[in-house]
Formats: sequence, C-alpha cells, structure tokens
Amino acid sequence: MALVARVRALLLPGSRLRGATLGRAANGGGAGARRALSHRVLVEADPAAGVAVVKFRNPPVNSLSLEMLTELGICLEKLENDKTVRGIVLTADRPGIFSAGLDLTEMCGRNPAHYAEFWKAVQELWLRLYQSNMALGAAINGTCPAGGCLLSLTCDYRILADNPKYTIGLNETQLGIFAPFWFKDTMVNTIGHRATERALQLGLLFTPAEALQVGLVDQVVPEDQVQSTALSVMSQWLAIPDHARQLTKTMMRKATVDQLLKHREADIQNFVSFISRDSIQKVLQVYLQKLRKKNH
Ligand SMILES: CC/C=C/C=C/CC(=O)SCCNC(=O)CCNC(=O)[C@H](O)C(C)(C)COP(=O)(O)OP(=O)(O)OC[C@H]1O[C@@H](n2cnc3c(N)ncnc32)[C@H](O)[C@@H]1OP(=O)(O)O
Repeated sequence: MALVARVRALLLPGSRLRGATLGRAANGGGAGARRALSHRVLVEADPAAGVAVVKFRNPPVNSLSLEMLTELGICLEKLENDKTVRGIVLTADRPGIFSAGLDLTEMCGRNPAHYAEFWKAVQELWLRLYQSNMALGAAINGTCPAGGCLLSLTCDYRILADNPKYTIGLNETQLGIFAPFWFKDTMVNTIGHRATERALQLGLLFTPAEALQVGLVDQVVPEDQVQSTALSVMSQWLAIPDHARQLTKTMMRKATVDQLLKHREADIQNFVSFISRDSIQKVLQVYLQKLRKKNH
C-alpha cells in the first residue's frame, strides 16, 4: 500500500491515529516554539531557529512498526513542506532506547503481501530521509541497533550519549538475517568499506567510544547534553547557504539512492522470499521469544 493509502487506513474509524493533532498547535516552549503530536511522533518546532526536533515515542522500544514508519513519513513530509523548517533533529522522546530497529513482529508469522507492504514502507522512509533537502542530525539518547542505526546513518551528523549501555550498529547477522545492500551502502558512506565489512559480518554493536573511533558517530557527549549539542551543531550546518549544502548532499548521495531506486521491486521480492523461508521465520521467532522471556 502506498503512503497515501496507509495514511487513509490509519485514519479509519477505530484507528489510534484518528483525531491526533498532526497539524501544529501553538503552545509553550521557547518564544514562537510550536509542538505537534501524532501518537508515535512528537514534533517540537522552533521557527526562529529553523529547526524541528522530531521525537520517537513508540513504547516500549521505539520499534519501527508499519504504523510508526507511516507516522514518521507523514511527519517528515509535513516538515519538508514547511518553509520555516531547514533542519531536523531526530531523537527519542525518552532516553534509554533511540530505536530497537525494525519491528520484528512485522517480519514474523505474516503473509507475503504484508512483508512486501512493510518493506516498501522501510524503503520509503529511508528514501525520504536519505534524500532530504533539510539538514538532519541524530541526537542518539539511547541504544541504537539495526534499523535504529540505519535511521541515524541517514542523518548528516550523529551525536551519541556517553553511556556504555547505549550501543549502535547493524547487528542483523547476530539475528541470523542480513543487512540489505542499501543498509550496507549507507554504512559504507559513513565509515568506509573495510570497517563496514567487519561490522556487518560480525553484527557489531559499538560502544560509544568504539563508535566514535570508527566514525559511526561524530561526537560522544554527556547524556544530558545530547539534544543541546545536536542543536548547536545544527546551527553550523544551517550557516551554509541551503542551495550549496543541498547540491553537495545530493551529489554525495545520488549513486546510493539511484541503486535502490533502480532495484526497488527486486529488493522487495528478495526481502519477501528471504523472510518467508521457514528457517528464517524460526530464527526470528526464537529471537523474539528470547527477548520476551526476559520479562516473563
Ligand atoms: C533481509 C532482512 C532484513 C532485515 C533487516 C532488519 C533490521 C532490523 O532492524 S531487525 C531488528 C533488530 N533489533 C534488535 O536486534 C533489537 C532487539 N531488542 C533489544 O535488543 C532490546 O529490546 C533493547 C532494544 C536493547 C531494549 O532492551 P530492554 O529495555 O531490556 O527491553 P526488552 O525487554 O528487551 O523489550 C521490551 C519489549 O519490546 C519487544 N521488542 C524489543 N525489540 C523489538 C523489536 N525490534 N521488534 C519488536 N519488538 C521488540 C520485546 O520483545 C519486549 O516485548 P514484551 O512482550 O514486552 O516482553
């Protein structure tokens, strides 16, 4: 289902998004600050600075479910059409978990049509973020595996909280699955080929010190300074004339984007046939059960 159709489905009677204030509501914050809210995404915009902070709030772990992907997509589209916003900082509403990555329940025990719809939504969000004309920063205030790491890698810079519990990386192989080529390319563009090959084959989750050393993040700062640092770095990016920064960004990312655009359908089919395998379903079920068992 395309984004528009998924949005309609979310707005059907009974949907949890129905009635949510996706538009902006005037309220407190800094002078002129505005807040907008959907169920899973909170936007705090500061028009004077030209920056919006987009906060994930999809408890318990900010996983990227189909609904979360859709709401984030809507929210980003609105911001892209808002002339007062030139930069976005992505962060978690509550510290602890930036995002646990793709929602595993979307990849387990469903039918091929669902897997295709889900994967298309993952592609759409990546394309929206990676091609965004706005300056994007990630204020990583929690652990950041797999799809969570991918979100942060679409940004122009990453600030990570200095907490050894907060690890970051594409750990797919540890689950018995693999990072698709465009996840890989996004990481290669950040830390280079050799470091990516090692990180992906071993499914490495880097501590803040390791992430800084390998170049996966740009700065590691005390936990209570993640957002303020991300905002102050944003002002450097916004000091550059938009058109010059945007043309440069497009030039740097075009080849990677074009690869996915060219192979989009094949990538969906690959995902569906891989994830539908009995052996892969079994591996994912076992992983999910292990996660759940911890709590019961
Ligand atoms: C070609 C194939 C391509 C596929 C690409 C996939 C990319 C991905 O993103 S796959 C997802 C990878 N993610 C992970 O490996 C992270 C798994 N989660 C964790 O490690 C932990 O949950 C945590 C993020 C470190 C947080 O730990 P903690 O605070 O202790 O919470 P938990 O008790 O573990 O979890 C609470 C609750 O959430 C459920 N859950 C956790 N992660 C996911 C997830 N990614 N998807 C769906 N659900 C998740 C977990 O099962 C718990 O559920 P309960 O029913 O409440 O027990």
